[in-house]
Amino acid sequence: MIPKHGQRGPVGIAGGRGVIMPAKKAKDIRYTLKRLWHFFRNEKKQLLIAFLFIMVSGLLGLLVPYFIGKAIDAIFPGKYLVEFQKLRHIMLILLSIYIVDNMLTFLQEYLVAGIAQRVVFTLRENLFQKLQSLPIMFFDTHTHGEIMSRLSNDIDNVSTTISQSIIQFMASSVSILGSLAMMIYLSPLMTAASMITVPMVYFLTRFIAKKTKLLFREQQKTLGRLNGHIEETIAGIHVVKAFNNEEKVIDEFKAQNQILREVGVRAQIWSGFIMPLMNVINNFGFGIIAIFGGSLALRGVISVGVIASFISYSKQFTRPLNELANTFNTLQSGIAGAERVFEILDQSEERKDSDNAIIIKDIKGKVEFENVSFEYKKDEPVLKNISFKVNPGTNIALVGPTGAGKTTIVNLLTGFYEIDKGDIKIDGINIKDYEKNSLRKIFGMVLQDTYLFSGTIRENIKYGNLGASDEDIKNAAALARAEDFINKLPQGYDTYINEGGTNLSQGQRQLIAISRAILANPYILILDEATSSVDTRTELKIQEAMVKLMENRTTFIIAHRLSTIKDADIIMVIDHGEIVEKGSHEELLDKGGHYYNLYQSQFANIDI
Ligand SMILES: Nc1ncnc2c1ncn2[C@@H]1O[C@H](COP(=O)(O)OP(=O)(O)OP(=O)(O)O)[C@@H](O)[C@H]1O
Repeated sequence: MIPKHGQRGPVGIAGGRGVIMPAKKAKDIRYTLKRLWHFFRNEKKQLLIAFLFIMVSGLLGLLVPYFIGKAIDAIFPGKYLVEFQKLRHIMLILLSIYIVDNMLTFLQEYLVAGIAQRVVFTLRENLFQKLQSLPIMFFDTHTHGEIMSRLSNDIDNVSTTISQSIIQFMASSVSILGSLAMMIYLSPLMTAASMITVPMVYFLTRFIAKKTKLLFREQQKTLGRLNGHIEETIAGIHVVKAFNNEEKVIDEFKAQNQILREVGVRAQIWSGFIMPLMNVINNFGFGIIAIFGGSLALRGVISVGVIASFISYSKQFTRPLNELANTFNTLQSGIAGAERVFEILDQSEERKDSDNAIIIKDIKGKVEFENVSFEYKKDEPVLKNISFKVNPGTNIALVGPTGAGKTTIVNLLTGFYEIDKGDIKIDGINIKDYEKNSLRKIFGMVLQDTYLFSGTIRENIKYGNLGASDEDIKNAAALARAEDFINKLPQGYDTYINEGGTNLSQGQRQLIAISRAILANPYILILDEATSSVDTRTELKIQEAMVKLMENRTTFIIAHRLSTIKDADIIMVIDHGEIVEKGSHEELLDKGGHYYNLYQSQFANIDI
């Protein structure tokens, strides 16, 4: 339910315009990990407790091979006799170790699951809040699916990585260091011999990690693109079907899905190499220990029990080493996710209010554009040096061919985008000097493609003024002539509207949007007249409601209906980003210029 461009409520004021760049250092793993660590700042105590549990559990694990060795020597003490008393004692110790170890394992997982969920909760919250503060330009340059992918898949990846990796890293470190100590204690000679495999593990892991890192990054990126395509197809499903373009979108989907499959397979194959290769190296290591240990035992330097303990320790040394190598893969995927999340967190936000920003309490509604120029893309000017003045309470109709720049004018006035050159003033004060939130509140908009959120009709109208009472909502709906159709619905104001208002007709959606604007009671009104036809009665209703709404308010109308245009106080004809004519209907007709031509081509045969 992300509010869309053009809605009241959390609309955006554009700040740092320009191309959206990835964070400068975002591709550096250490940098990403450091930033991720920042989200653990409130978890240090919990992490320490988890670490203590893991350490105790690791130490207990280290005792097991030692006692197993002792047990073997008790069965096989050289005299072919079993020392039952000693064996029973050792077994009891081992049983206690297993019980305590399992309890500790449960507690670790419980703690770490909590930590991971809290961290991801904060990350998700930061990301969503950040999205609200990003300029509209950001949403123009990223598909919704791509953004959703970062909020869902990427965050999920980070979550999985955190919950899996924390225990793994801590437990493995304890196990590696502890087993190494025990191996040295049991036999420094055999320890030295078994260390031959360590550099092999290290270089292999590095080599594979380099490969998988790139592949996981590519995988997340492709998934984002695929989600973008899915989102777009679902949002535009009516158009897809109406133009019989199912096959085209399926083909596009297949192409993206194919790329995702290929990248996914390559990432999995490379990460899958790790375990079998490690096994080969480990078995090679065990071979060395067996041969070397055997010859030492034959010479009576060590006992068979010591060899058994040593092999167990060596397993406890190499297993976590392998697991660490494997976790490194999960980590790569998590880091790729985190990088993409941070990329958004690093985007430049809308312009911040200055310290002495003016909070608007009451305004008259005078609007001035002074030499305003604007371009969405560099070197493609959309508005060129526009200047005009509108007195309070005036109705101004913007007319002109499609793509002329009419919507852009209102987008700049409401602060959706920041201007490149010139000044926009309201009541003689530059809009940049007003506090952003209070500036937004002075506008009310009724746009052609009204966006309604999933929720009841009541909630959708209330979006215009969250503090409004039920009675205010009903009064607004009555003024907007929306009451009749709402009352006819079985559940009236509690009727549930689908996302986008798809279960209402276009006229009904417009009437709700008008009710919303009436409830907001804005100082300045922006109306984008619907071009598509609704039935004549509804159109009349909408017309009446609009007139009611426009009374005594400065109103900008992107006008398409002749009646609106004729009744406007001023008509501004826009063409190629410039004001080419300005005046009343009669004045402009008399002039015989652009407006006259437009009138002749579009309205001359229409009777009002
Ligand atoms: N978000 C955007 N990014 C890049 N270019 C844009 C964007 N929005 C509009 N434009 C371009 O700016 C120009 C003016 O568009 P604008 O929407 O202001 O025209 P308009 O007069 O309102 O047209 P219409 O009557 O069809 O709504 C067009 O060439 C359009 O392609």
